[in-house]
Amino acid sequence: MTSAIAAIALGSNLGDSPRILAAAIAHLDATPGISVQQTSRWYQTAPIGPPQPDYLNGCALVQVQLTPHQLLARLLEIENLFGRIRWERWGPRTLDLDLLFYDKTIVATPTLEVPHPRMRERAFVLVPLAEIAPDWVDPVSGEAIGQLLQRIDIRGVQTLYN
Ligand SMILES: Nc1ncnc2c1ncn2[C@@H]1O[C@H](COP(=O)(O)OP(=O)(O)OP(=O)(O)O)[C@@H](O)[C@H]1O
Ligand SMILES: Nc1nc2c(c(=O)[nH]1)N=C(CO)CN2
Repeated sequence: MTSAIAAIALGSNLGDSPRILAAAIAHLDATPGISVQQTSRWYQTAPIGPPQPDYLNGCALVQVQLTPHQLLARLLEIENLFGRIRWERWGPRTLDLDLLFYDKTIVATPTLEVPHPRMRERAFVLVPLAEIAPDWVDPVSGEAIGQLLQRIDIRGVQTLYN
């Protein structure tokens, strides 16, 4: 299979979040068919959804020799390694891994949608993603990440680590 570039969003607001995000990156990179190319800084972000602790969020670019569904399956496996339990939609979690984009591919199936359908309005996704892929053009809206970022309110997203 030829390779593709994918972007992944990472989030954690339960447990030792800095350690959990670093370990998630290591697990991704150790996966056959996944090579981590770049990671953003980590950001402390105000929670969207029900009241819950602040999140630590960031993004990574990975080169993959996996299909989008294979990559999603690996993301779910890594989430489960950190004991993620789904209590409620948009509720707190030890580790959340979302597939944001996969080259310019559009996927619309019941179990996987790429680009991630809610990434365009999420400052906690677009701020770190703009650090590592500002010129990537969203195949759905036709807009670059840097342009999408200008439309949204980024208060509540603070750089934590350099
Ligand atoms: N691009 C994607 N990345 C990750 N999961 C996806 C994607 N598209 C669809 N899904 C599905 O969503 C499920 C995960 O839902 P989850 O409980 O993580 O939602 P959430 O993180 O609470 O909300 P959100 O999807 O808005 O971030 C996965 O099991 C997967 O089948
Ligand atoms: N700031 C922030 N808020 C969230 C996040 C997240 O990663 N960061 N993830 C959620 C689950 O989808 C719900 N709310």
